[in-house]
Amino acid sequence: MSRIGIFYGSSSGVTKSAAEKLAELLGEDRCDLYSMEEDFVDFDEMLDYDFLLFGCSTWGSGEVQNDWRDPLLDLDNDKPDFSGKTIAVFGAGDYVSHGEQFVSALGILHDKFKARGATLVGAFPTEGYTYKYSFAERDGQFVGLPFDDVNEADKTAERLERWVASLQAVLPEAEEA
Ligand SMILES: Cc1cc2nc3c(=O)[nH]c(=O)nc-3n(C[C@H](O)[C@H](O)[C@H](O)COP(=O)(O)O)c2cc1C
Repeated sequence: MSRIGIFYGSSSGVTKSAAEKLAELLGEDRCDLYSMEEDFVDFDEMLDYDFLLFGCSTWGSGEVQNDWRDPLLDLDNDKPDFSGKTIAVFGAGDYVSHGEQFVSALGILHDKFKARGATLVGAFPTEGYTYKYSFAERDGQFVGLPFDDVNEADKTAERLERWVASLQAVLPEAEEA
């Protein structure tokens, strides 16, 4: 399927806004937005798509946003097959109050879906970010797109645009109108 499925979990709306902006940048006519709280039923919905964007903010101390918790437990138990699926992850954090686990949820999602056979794309440079530690940092890059609207909201729009530009090469071709 050439449509793009965007599934997000967001407690105060920051990752939700980013998900909506991503749909706008990618083309709303080819994106389907799902709130993990309101719309997610089971993994079959995700498996309808070959290309998926997963949004998840970080809470607790380096934990996934609440609406992703049970689905990730189900993922471990049910072991759905994500091979052939391409996934990119994005999410909000706070580098000032939580810089010791900055956007670590992205690393958790990345690892969980990679373990289910998905191809993870959308790594983003760490340049321009400040933090002490992030489980989302691998080999000097973030595994997906982080943003911090608590402390540097002015940078988010440009980061989203750069990320979408970097994804163009791996995106499915848009269907003819
Ligand atoms: C209790 C609490 C714990 C948090 N823990 C983290 C954390 O471990 N890492 C991080 O980067 N941000 C952390 N944050 C910051 C949130 O991720 C940030 O407020 C984000 O904008 C929330 O996005 P959302 O509205 O999409 O859920 C925490 C915030 C609160 C209030």
